[in-house]
Amino acid sequence: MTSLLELPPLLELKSLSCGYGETVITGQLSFQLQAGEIACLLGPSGCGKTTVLRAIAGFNPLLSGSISQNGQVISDLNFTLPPEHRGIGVVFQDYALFPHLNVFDNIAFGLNGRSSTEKKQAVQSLLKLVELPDISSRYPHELSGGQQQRVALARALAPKPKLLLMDEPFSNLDTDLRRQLALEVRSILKDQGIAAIMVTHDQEEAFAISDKLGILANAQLQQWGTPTELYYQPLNPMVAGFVGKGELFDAECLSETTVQTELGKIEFAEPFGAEPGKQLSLFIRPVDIRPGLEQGEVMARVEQKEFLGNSVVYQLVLPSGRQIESEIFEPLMFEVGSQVSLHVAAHRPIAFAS
Ligand SMILES: Nc1ncnc2c1ncn2[C@@H]1O[C@H](COP(=O)(O)OP(=O)(O)OP(=O)(O)O)[C@@H](O)[C@H]1O
Repeated sequence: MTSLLELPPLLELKSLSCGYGETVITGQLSFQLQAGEIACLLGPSGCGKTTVLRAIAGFNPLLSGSISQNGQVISDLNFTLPPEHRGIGVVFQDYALFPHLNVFDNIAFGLNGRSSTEKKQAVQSLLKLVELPDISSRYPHELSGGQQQRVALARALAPKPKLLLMDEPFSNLDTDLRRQLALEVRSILKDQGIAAIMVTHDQEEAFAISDKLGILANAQLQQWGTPTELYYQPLNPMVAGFVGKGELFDAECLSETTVQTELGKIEFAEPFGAEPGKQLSLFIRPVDIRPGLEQGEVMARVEQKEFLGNSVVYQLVLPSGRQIESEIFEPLMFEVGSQVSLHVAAHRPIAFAS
């Protein structure tokens, strides 16, 4: 008997390079997506996220490598299965609803071959799913951005794809609505057992929606893993910086658990395999730097403070003149111009060879 673990992944990219003409945009990309899994590709503008998505959808040819679906190659150098035979749904940034069709006809567009009763039932249940039951006769220009996005999602889900590709689907919406829709879309996809890859610039949105996250930068997939793996065990400073704010600090190992930095001595809870004398770069996040009122090994001057409601962000100047940021989530108030000590919360170090 074949166990589930032996099934091939829903989607597998092997050493994929894609681009335009001779120009390579991304090289040697490899990752797997299992059925029902939701992934995000995150990276700076122009790094090739859309290009990869288009290659998966079958709109762009490959320069090398392969894409397989359930163990069958659907794209390689010699073969491209046409997009309409891949069973992959696509949602674009600009929703791409047909302006001359009402909501019903937009959603029913992909349901060719069904009877009108079946179409009616399918559209009604999709509109219910995206929580817009009463708008089937409206036209796209009569809908808000959030409503248009839900209709675009319903249209992409209508043919029951096993995989949905979403290219910055929420980028035209304001921050609150974006987060809310990202969570709603996640729950719809999970309920329906549909896997998805979403392209975004927005790290918070990526964390909210994804089981797996890929960081694309400098034409390479820098890391592929769960959001927690990328946040706590980034493979390089670029990944660390992409999944949350932070800065690199030179550090000298004093023992297996202690390092000396410009912020003072930091004692980590667990040994992290560094030998005394070794030089490292530590990535430290503003949320891990805590100012205090008592005298400390290193004192910093409060240059600026910004009250953000949930947190307070301080700009602090170190004795070297370097400016760093500290973010705390308690109503602790330090005055601009005052001297504060520094405490680094040191659960686990994010350390790179320097
Ligand atoms: N049709 C095309 N022909 C030639 N070059 C293209 C084409 N489309 C995109 N490019 C180039 O490929 C690179 C990657 O573009 P792509 O749209 O994939 O990036 P992206 O990461 O999705 O960017 P953004 O986040 O800004 O949407 C860019 O340098 C872009 O100028």
